[in-house]
Amino acid sequence: MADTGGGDNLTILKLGGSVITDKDTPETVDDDALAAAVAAIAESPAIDDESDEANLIIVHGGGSFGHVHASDHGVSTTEGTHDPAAVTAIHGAMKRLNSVVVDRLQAAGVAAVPVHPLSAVARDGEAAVSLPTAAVGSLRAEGFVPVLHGDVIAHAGQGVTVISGDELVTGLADRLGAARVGLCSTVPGVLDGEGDVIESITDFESVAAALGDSESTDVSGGMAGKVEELLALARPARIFGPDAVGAFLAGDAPGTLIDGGSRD
Ligand SMILES: Nc1ncnc2c1ncn2[C@@H]1O[C@H](COP(=O)(O)OP(=O)(O)OP(=O)(O)O)[C@@H](O)[C@H]1O
Ligand SMILES: C=C(C)CCOP(=O)(O)O
Repeated sequence: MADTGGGDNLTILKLGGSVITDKDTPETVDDDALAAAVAAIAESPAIDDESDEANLIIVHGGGSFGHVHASDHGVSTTEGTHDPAAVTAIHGAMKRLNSVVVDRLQAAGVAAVPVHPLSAVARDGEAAVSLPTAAVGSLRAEGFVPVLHGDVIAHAGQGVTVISGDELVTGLADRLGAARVGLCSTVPGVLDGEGDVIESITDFESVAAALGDSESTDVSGGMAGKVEELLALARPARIFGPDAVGAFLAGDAPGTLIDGGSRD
């Protein structure tokens, strides 16, 4: 069954860093996993449609690139740094991963272009994110598929902190009115205490006991952070596994539905 959340035809897809990188080896791409995701994207209706406007925005996470450097420098979504070398180490790693993702997408015929959050996104003193969308919106209108990534961003009073790909997904979905929002992670969905995929989540408390951190180095909250972020989104979203990217982009409803119901 397909699910839609209003807005136009825009789909926002996050490729989890744990999916597209080898979590055990710093700065290593998981070539097979990335190739499978890229093939699913390249063959999807979101790419192969008749509109001049791109109907897809891709965001990817940090995996063994950003998280390893962020952890080394003690930086997270809440702990900041004023060390410029930490900024370039974390941001540089994310740019290297982003350029691999963009290159592979382009090689598969997707009009992917890089968008780096450090240059435009910021948190204020209350950690509220300002996320200008003019560049992403105009790139889309011109037929490009913007590819953003978790990054470090300016944070008033803290230097820089990490912004996760999940926060970028929800920020863009809110501001651009995405019809469909999907997070591809290493698991087939959010799992309950028995290891079964939970069909739908509408509040945090009822699943909190089953939610843990990532198994890999992670500075942005693992599955618990992901679910909290998506529950606050004013539209439904899905978490699913690497095998379901094609199905999600084709309009199916794989994995776990997260719907906090907070509509405007
Ligand atoms: N209840 C749960 N259901 C599913 N996964 C869970 C659960 N609790 C903890 N996890 C862990 O959370 C991980 C997903 O979070 P993670 O932050 O690694 O996601 P990601 O978005 O794929 O990666 P990245 O943060 O690098 O982008 C899963 O691989 C799993 O190890
Ligand atoms: C660690 C960095 C810089 C990016 C974090 O993004 P995420 O993997 O989506 O949580």
